[in-house]
Amino acid sequence: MNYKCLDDLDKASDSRQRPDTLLLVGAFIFLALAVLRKVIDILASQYKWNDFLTAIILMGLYSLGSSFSAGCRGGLFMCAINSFTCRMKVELFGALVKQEISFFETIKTGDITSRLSTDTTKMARALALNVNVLLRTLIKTVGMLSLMMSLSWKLTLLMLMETPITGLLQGVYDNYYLRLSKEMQDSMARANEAAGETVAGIRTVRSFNTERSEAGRYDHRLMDTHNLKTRRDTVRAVYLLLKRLTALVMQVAMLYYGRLFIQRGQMSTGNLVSFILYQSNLGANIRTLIYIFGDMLNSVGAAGKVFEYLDREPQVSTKGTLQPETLTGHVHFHNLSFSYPTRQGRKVLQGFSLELRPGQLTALVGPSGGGKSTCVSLLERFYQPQQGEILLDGQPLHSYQHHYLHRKVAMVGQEPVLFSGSIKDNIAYGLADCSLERVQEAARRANAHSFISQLEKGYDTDVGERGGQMSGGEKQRIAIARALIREPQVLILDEVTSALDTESEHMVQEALASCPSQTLLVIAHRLKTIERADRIILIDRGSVLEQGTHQELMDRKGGYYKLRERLFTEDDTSH
Ligand SMILES: Nc1ncnc2c1ncn2[C@@H]1O[C@H](COP(=O)(O)OP(=O)(O)OP(=O)(O)O)[C@@H](O)[C@H]1O
Repeated sequence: MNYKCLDDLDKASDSRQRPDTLLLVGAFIFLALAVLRKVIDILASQYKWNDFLTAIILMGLYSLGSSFSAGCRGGLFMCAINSFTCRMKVELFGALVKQEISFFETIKTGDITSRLSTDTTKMARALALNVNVLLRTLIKTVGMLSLMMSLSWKLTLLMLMETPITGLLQGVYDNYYLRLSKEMQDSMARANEAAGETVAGIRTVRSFNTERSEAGRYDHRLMDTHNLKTRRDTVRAVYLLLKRLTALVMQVAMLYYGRLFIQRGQMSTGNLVSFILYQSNLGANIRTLIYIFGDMLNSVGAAGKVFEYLDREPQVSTKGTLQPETLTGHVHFHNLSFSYPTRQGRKVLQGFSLELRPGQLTALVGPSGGGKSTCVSLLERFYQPQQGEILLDGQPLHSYQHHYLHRKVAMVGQEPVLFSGSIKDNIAYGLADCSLERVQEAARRANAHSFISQLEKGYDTDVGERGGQMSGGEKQRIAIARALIREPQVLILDEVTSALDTESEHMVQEALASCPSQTLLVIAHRLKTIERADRIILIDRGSVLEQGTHQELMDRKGGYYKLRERLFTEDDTSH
């Protein structure tokens, strides 16, 4: 179902849910009650066949009309609930994917899926279904109350005494229920998270033979949820028992006083029977009203969490507007200081400055954990530096329009992620109306065309979930093609050649060299691959230690020279 359809459906159901239906239902109810009383009075006094027949026909008509309007109302409200739920999920998902990367590092996946699946449904139910029942019950209650007052105000007052007792009971129950519901939601999120994590990391689970312990972990978390549910259901059973008992006591009192009023001639038998029939209906209605109130209260928790995410403004703003027609791709990291939001106490970059020039290949090298990938993440605006700024063609990165920036600055990561779908869809990811020729051209440059052509379905081959049906090298070449097709001005390759054979690596490097005006930033562990770089930057502990060409750095015999020596010695011993 697309967005437009949802809107249309909403409008349609909105326009059909006018109070006319409810008024109609109310009118029919009163009609039935009036008829009912008439029937009883007829039977109790003198029996007239014609009067009886009229009453029965009226009742039949009422039943028919009320069933019809109840069906229509129920159907329309269900439609409204479904479309509302769907729209909430889409809106919430849209708000979630807008958030900055560190948001996803702090919020657990199970929590997000639980918000998307359970809370949105609860919220929609609360709004649409409860509003439906609330309106219907309210109209019925007011109508019945006025009729009962006209029959006997004393009995009506007696009957209303039940309400505060039930209300008190409901209040205590609701408080407890609300607390348990929150605990249950969190517990369900934890269980979902355990299952999701295992499925996502099934290869690791299999190779470490931890299937049983993962199943045990899931079972353990489900048991927590189960225990909470049992506690909730027990409390609910006790609450229902107490509520029924209160209603029973009230009914006995009603019968006793009703009989007294008949004996004193203050009421007819028909009136009492009508009153009791109204009363049992009214009692149910009042209980429904109280229940709905409680249910709405419970949904407030779910709605609160949904709105919290819907209203959340991403901390890394995407409100830039700059979209210059030409961009040279000159990047300047200016005196950056940065700590990851999840580890605020630890500076990953400190007074970090670096320049990437158009038409040059710059390579970042250095020991693991030195901060190379962090530079790339900042250039991609995944995070915001606490101090300093990154300039692109002299303008701060945040002033560029979000889509423009990510079209001009493309990255291929260490572990490229593909999405389930065809190879073509993955290469043209995020580009509307992209021709097959363009896709093939990008694939050729990434040295992916030949292996794709050999596949039975070619570019229509499904890559599997997260690209699971492709090898590491194939995934990387598809990811390189996905970046190249955008013809970015700044291209970042984070350790991309690690899964490529020498032949593919050579061809990819040739392809990259064929864009002479592009700014190329490469992160490499295999130092051999970057010897031809225009500039090599050695980074350690968040600072630039050395920079220059391979020859300059070798001649200097500093950190780069030692790193190279060490890596080559390690390579030799491993062979
Ligand atoms: N998302 C994160 N949250 C918190 N700390 C992080 C995060 N990513 C990286 N770090 C930390 O920041 C430091 C720099 O990491 P970074 O990934 O930039 O290093 P690197 O030089 O690219 O390492 P490698 O060569 O192993 O990929 C490391 O100490 C790492 O533990």
